Amino acid sequence: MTERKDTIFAEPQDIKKFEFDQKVVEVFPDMIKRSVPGYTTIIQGIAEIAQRFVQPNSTIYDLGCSLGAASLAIRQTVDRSDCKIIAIDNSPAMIERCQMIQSSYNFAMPIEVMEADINELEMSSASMVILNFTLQFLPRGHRQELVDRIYDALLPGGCLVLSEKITLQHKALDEHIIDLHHDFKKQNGYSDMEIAQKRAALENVLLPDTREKHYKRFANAGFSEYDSWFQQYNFASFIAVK
Ligand SMILES: Nc1ncnc2c1ncn2[C@@H]1O[C@H](C[S@+](CC[C@H]([NH3+])C(=O)[O-])CC(=O)[O-])[C@@H](O)[C@H]1O
Ligand SMILES: O=C(O)C(=O)Cc1ccccc1
Repeated sequence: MTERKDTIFAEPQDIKKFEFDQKVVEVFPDMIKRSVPGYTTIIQGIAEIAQRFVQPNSTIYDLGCSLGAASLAIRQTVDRSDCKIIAIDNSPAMIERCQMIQSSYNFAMPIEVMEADINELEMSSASMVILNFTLQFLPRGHRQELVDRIYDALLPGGCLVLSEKITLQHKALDEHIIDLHHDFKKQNGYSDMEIAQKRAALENVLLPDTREKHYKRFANAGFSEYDSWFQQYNFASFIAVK
């Protein structure tokens, strides 16, 4: 499939809150690569982490899978038919496209693509759970409960990979880092207007936490081993092991 360029915020518009609708689905691969520093590296890293952490006869959960980039990378890398991936998203448009993409590949590892709310999903026998830039879209009050349920669903030695846009604790430094992210977007061809309009659309939709808050949630859930394995500007990925 040819990749369509993201021009969603290119023209001046009344700003509505950001949604994962059909318009976003059409440009999503381009949007995420031009907006999230390290996205491709993180996807590749998740596949490498899977090679190390996936256990026999276990399940891998990709929560907020969008088009299933992380799932696809794992299926490409981990050649096992005794495990399965469950990929979940609550956007019908994302799930329809994800289904189409995943079914066009024939790997040993089976995948179930489901439209569902990750807050209501029952999970068990998990060797790996992926939240790749998803937790940031949940109301803050729902986040601890989800991390608790992930901990409970993990097998001993299983891991959670959590990637997030983060806020830095020190305000002045946080502002510099946000500017560096905006410079990254400019270098990738977004105009100042596109950056400003998308920022307004994401207000109260994408709610970043600090690294310290994420670490507290891991600890509260019962994880004793966690750290970051990737960061570029205010985009970080963490691993927590049960
Ligand atoms: N409650 C929810 N239940 C299920 N899905 C949800 C929920 N809330 C939001 N989503 C879904 O979480 C996804 C976040 S994008 C993930 C990228 C992907 N992980 C990737 O590796 O390419 C990140 C981004 O675009 O910055 C969207 O598809 C939402 O529909
Ligand atoms: O574009 C941004 O500023 C982001 O923070 C990342 C992003 C990427 C794709 C959809 C929503 C947010």
